[in-house]
Amino acid sequence: MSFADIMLEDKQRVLREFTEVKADFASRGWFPGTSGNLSMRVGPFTPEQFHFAVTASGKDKTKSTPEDFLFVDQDGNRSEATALKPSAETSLHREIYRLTGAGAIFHIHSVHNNLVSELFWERRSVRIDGVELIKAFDIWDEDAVIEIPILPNYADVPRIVPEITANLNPRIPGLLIRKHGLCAWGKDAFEAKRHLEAFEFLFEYAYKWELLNRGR
Ligand SMILES: CSC[C@@H](O)[C@@H](O)C(=O)COP(=O)(O)O
Ligand SMILES: [Zn+2]
Repeated sequence: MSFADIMLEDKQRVLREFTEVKADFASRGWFPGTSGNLSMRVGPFTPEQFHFAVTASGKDKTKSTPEDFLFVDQDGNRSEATALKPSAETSLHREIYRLTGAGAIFHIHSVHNNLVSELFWERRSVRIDGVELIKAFDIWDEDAVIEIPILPNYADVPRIVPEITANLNPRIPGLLIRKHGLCAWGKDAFEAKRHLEAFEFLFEYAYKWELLNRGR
């Protein structure tokens, strides 16, 4: 389906939800130094064809302006004419949508997500064992253990894409990029936000647990 054929109400709903999530994350200090980017899909999805709204690159995401978002397609091309530049990390969002069919993807840099990505870099994952908040990912097993993948960070962002293709775990709606940040996703903005908040809680827990137990 072409972008013009997607219902105006759907595009407006996406922009409304987008604006709310962005303001909420900004109030928590989750966009330090213009870092972070958000995207939300709109209209029908096939892995070969989809559209999503994404934050414009390099903006101060704590501010709300008419130039915060633009729509792009599965190849990262603008869906409609605009001078805005999509996030420098749009290729990561594209690949996650292609692989998962998610409805929203949120990327933030935090001190805890950066710390655990380095602390557990050798095992290439953060292991979380039996913590209640794992249920936020719809994993209900007794004493569930999950591994959140850690991917290498490259200045040339498209080089990270094959790492996503190779390491994304369909059970785990998020991944870390080493000393960079977290990407978390869900079927819609509500779910993606729940996942992102749970990851951030679990990273703080994993970091503090490791410190408490080191040298014991
Ligand atoms: C300003 S440091 C952060 C950037 O390098 C990048 O990682 C980031 O998250 C934001 O990039 P952006 O192009 O604004 O979406
Ligand atoms: Zn980033």
